[in-house]
Amino acid sequence: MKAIQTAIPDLLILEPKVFGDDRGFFYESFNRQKFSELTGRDADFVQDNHSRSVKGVLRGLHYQIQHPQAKLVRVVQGAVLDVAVDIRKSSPTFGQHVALELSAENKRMFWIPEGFAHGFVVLSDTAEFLYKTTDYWYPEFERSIVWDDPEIAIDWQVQAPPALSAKDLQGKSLAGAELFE
Ligand SMILES: Cc1cn([C@H]2C[C@H](O)[C@@H](COP(=O)(O)OP(=O)(O)O[C@H]3O[C@@H](C)C(=O)[C@@H](O)[C@H]3O)O2)c(=O)[nH]c1=O
Repeated sequence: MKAIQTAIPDLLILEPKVFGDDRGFFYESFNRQKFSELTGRDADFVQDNHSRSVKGVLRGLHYQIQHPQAKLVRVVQGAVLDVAVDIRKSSPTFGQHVALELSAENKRMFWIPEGFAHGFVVLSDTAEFLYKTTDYWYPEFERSIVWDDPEIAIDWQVQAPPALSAKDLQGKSLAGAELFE
């Protein structure tokens, strides 16, 4: 496993070492010791999530205002554009984001600590998205920032308008959202 820096220092791309042979492949998708060496965090993950979505679905941009979750995300089928937005008001990179493709093919993982809003759009016909979180889901503390906020200005790399949940259609602008200090 190796870590690749991004434009926002706390956001890391993790690239596993993949062992291919004539049977297929093998890789360690999580190793607590290596994860800690690469990220500086002894993350205590408490929940694993798995979602499947069809092309053009956009989930996000989500965060929890209390019980913030750090997330280790990846794709095991298909491809998505994954995005994390820095919503820590005191951060020098406040309002900035990192977007990258995660796919079953590139096997990249994205480490998103607390203090970021997270979302993705599906680029392939379908995509299966897996992620570990450091805190539980608290629906009462869940918040959504609107995907197309011009202040954040994410290039989602999709032509047609994405399909959103009813909750995400009600997302707030960054300026109107409850944020982290
Ligand atoms: C997030 C979550 C949802 N659910 C349920 C609630 C609901 O009935 C159904 C679908 O929930 P949602 O519409 O919120 O799912 P979704 O839009 O996929 O929400 C997720 O989006 C990505 C981008 C994230 O970063 C995640 O943290 C999470 O917010 O699953 C749980 O039971 N546990 C959970 O942890």
